[in-house]
Amino acid sequence: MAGEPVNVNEFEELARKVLPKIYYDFFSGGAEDQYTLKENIEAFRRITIRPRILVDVSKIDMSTIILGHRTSAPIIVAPTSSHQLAHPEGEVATARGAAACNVIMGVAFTSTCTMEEVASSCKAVRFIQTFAFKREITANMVQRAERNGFRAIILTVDTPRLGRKEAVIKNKMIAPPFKNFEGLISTEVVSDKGSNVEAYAAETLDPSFCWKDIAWLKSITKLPILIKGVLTGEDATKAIEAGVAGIIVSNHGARQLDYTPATISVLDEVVHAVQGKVPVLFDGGIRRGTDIFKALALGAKAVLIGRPVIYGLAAKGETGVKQVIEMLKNELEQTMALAGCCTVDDITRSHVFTETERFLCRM
Ligand SMILES: Cc1cc2nc3c(=O)[nH]c(=O)nc-3n(C[C@H](O)[C@H](O)[C@H](O)COP(=O)(O)O)c2cc1C
Ligand SMILES: CC(C)CC(=O)C(=O)O
Repeated sequence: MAGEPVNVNEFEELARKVLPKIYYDFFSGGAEDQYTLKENIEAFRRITIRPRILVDVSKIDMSTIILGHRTSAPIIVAPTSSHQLAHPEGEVATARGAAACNVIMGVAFTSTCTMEEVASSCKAVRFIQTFAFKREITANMVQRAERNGFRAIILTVDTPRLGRKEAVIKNKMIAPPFKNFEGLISTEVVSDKGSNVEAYAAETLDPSFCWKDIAWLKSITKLPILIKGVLTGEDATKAIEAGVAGIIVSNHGARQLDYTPATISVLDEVVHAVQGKVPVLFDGGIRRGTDIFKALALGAKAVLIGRPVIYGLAAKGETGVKQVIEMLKNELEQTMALAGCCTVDDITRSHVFTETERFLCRM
């Protein structure tokens, strides 16, 4: 690639060049056969856009409100772990990039900077992401999130145990110290199996955590809870019954259960089950502004961006994060103008044509 990157896929190329192979494999990889990893991207290609013509598009407003927070665009930085493996400034640089673009920053509890370091680094609206950890870890996280001005808890529920990322296993990758666990567990967890990421998971996760335990989490915090990892209408209904403030349709960037469907292909089902009762957010495979447009048309309130942000961070630190988010914003703005949508609320279900609809047309 010659010159500056012109899209987020070119940022991936830059990241691949600067990162040690073992870290690039960790960031880019998915579980087992990586069927879902490919599908998350491919399924977007099978959805087409139905534009409307002769609309006054001289002004485009991408701003939106997510859990009461106004942001410049329906984009959230997905919580992803280990940012210092991409860049020495880690999550602090990512959060500053998000703040510069006025989008929400999702901070993983398995970050390499502490929650406190990220909180004091910038004014980004921040959500903290947690797994179904053992209760003492969750209680500690909640107290620190509230003390440090985090605005919501993202509870990731697709990880009762770790997915098998075979490249990570083969490379015997050693996880960086996850500093948020300091004082809670040994941050020097080692494993004779080679990769200590699994040893971390075994020491921290509570695989018995289930629907009733959401009531416990709600009882120890006033923060709204977003449930991340919903892939079916049935679970969306249960999540609403459990009292969550929002749902994130996600397959963990295809890093947990392989052969789950592409997230964009189940968004319709989840949105239908939710019936507007809580906001539905979406992640998995967003690489273009057109992808964001498609997710919004299918009913997402906003999208979370995972790997592209990490690639921006690896390539150029805070500036790279900012450039990746700005690129996606510019592409969304362009898509809205060419599709005849002046605001995000103008983007409707009838602005896209899905694979199922194409199939039904042929019958
Ligand atoms: C390197 C990496 C680390 C991740 N770490 C976490 C994590 O700690 N917690 C979590 O809920 N999701 C994690 N995810 C999943 C993301 O939050 C998100 O669901 C996914 O990356 C979206 O897909 P995309 O990368 O195609 O945008 C991780 C994803 C990647 C690529
Ligand atoms: C430390 C890991 C559990 C982070 C994660 O969720 C992932 O790598 O997909």
